[in-house]
Amino acid sequence: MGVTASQPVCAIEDVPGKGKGLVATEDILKGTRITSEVPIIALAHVASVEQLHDLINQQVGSLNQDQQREFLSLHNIYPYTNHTERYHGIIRTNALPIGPDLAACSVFSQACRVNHACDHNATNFWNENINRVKIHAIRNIQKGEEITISYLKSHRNRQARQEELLRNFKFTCACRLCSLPTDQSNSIDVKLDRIHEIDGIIERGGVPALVASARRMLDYVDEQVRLWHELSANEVVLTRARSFAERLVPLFLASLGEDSPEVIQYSKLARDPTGHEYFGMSMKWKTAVNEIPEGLGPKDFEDWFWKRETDTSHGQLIYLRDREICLGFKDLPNQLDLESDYFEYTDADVRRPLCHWFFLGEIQAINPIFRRQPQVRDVEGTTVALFLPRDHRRELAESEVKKGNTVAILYAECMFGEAGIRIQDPQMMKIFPLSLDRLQNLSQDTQNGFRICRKCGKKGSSMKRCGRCLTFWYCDKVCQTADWIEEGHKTECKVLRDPDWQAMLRFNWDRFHGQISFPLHIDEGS
Ligand SMILES: C[S@@+](CC[C@H](N)C(=O)[O-])C[C@H]1O[C@@H](n2cnc3c(N)ncnc32)[C@H](O)[C@@H]1O
Repeated sequence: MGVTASQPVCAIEDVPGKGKGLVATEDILKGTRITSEVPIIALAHVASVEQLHDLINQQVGSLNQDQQREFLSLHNIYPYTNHTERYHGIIRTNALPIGPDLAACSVFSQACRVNHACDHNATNFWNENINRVKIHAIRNIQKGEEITISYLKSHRNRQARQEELLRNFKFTCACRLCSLPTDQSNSIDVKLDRIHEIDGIIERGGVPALVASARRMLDYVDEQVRLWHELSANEVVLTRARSFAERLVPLFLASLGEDSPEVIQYSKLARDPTGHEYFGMSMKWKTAVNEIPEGLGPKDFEDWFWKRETDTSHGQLIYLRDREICLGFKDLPNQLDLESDYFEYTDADVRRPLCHWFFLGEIQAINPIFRRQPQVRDVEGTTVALFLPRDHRRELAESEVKKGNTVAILYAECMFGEAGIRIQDPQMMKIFPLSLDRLQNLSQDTQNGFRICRKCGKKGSSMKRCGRCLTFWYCDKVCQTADWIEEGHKTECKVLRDPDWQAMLRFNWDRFHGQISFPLHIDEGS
């Protein structure tokens, strides 16, 4: 991996329908550096077209005769009426991005002969350290096969790719991917679009989202990696801390070479992940080396690694205490936000959620005049006014809107300028007849699965389970009756049997396949 070809492994040849191209003159192994060259022309960003033309004339004028001949032989898809326009056209057709942030561009005699394919077998990278563009094989390439790179800014569905290529390079791609029958192409497009969509979510969220919603972000990356694997495209694997870096080094080595800044940086991080610029911003997933599970099979290790939930009967219940899903009032999106990680606007200007979240508030006070505008206390102790929907006010039983009960609101948003939440749709709301604390404890107690007496905490030889909720165990009838009457299992039992409560605990809140509402109908797979 990451080897440099000791002699040229390719040559510039005519390629039918594409002009010239770079063709393998022998079998090339994945990871081989095919070319590495310095620019013949390099242009920085300038303020005006006049300045650009001056710069182009100056650079072309300073080329020696061989270089000028080489430059003028390059492909040009733009019409021209004078030599400056001709030079500019050649540069627009051929230039590759360079510079630390790829803001400048350069022309290369060999790299600019490489044609595009959406299922390309090589990648081009600018190495700032050695001032060269390099092309690496990302698959094994057979002798006689054309070497191709991607000209696309992002890898999207077939129509979007074709439009971008036609607009910028004036050709219609007929690569293997673009030539697939419609049904096959469509199923690939769905995955490519999802990958692109996740890119957007991660980019918009930036570092704040990575810190605040690390779990959800990891899930997004996990989903992307799985999709890439399904597409059998380039393996782009990001992992946790050291292991993340360890997994990246061979990938960068294969595609960028051992002297690339990426290989140097990630080899260093693999040795010492604390060197990362964001190290320490969140300690939520701090894992000591000795906490890494041993003896797991490859599938189980990947599940642990990516924090995938595998057991849906346990494991989901933590979400009532999970601040990424069960948001406090201060973390709720604002109903006037035009851009948010939580919402997007459809083409028809309809606001729709991008992920799942909910708000929980225990009813503290009820206004005697506006009875159905209760005040609640959220998971962080903030007092918030609720505005229940008009028709729902009549439907809600008085016993429901009662001090001490807890309101769950799906996709809650805070009102502009008010410590309040307006519930537009009654199906987004559910009231549980328990306090917030008890609900949260219930989710944990249900999860622990221990066969100990719910009342006295002892372990008996012949334990009996509550025949209604089938959740808690008792050492005998005395304990069971005491718990029912004194400790309030009567109400708790009702909640435990409520299909909405059961669904809330079973539901995988991290995976978003569309908006949900009460009553919750949760598929086993969701
Ligand atoms: C940077 S040049 C590549 C080398 C060029 N074929 C030559 O003859 O020098 C880019 C141009 O090559 C052509 N080209 C690149 N990839 C192509 C493809 N997959 N199919 C058809 N033409 C392609 C297009 O005209 C594009 O504007």
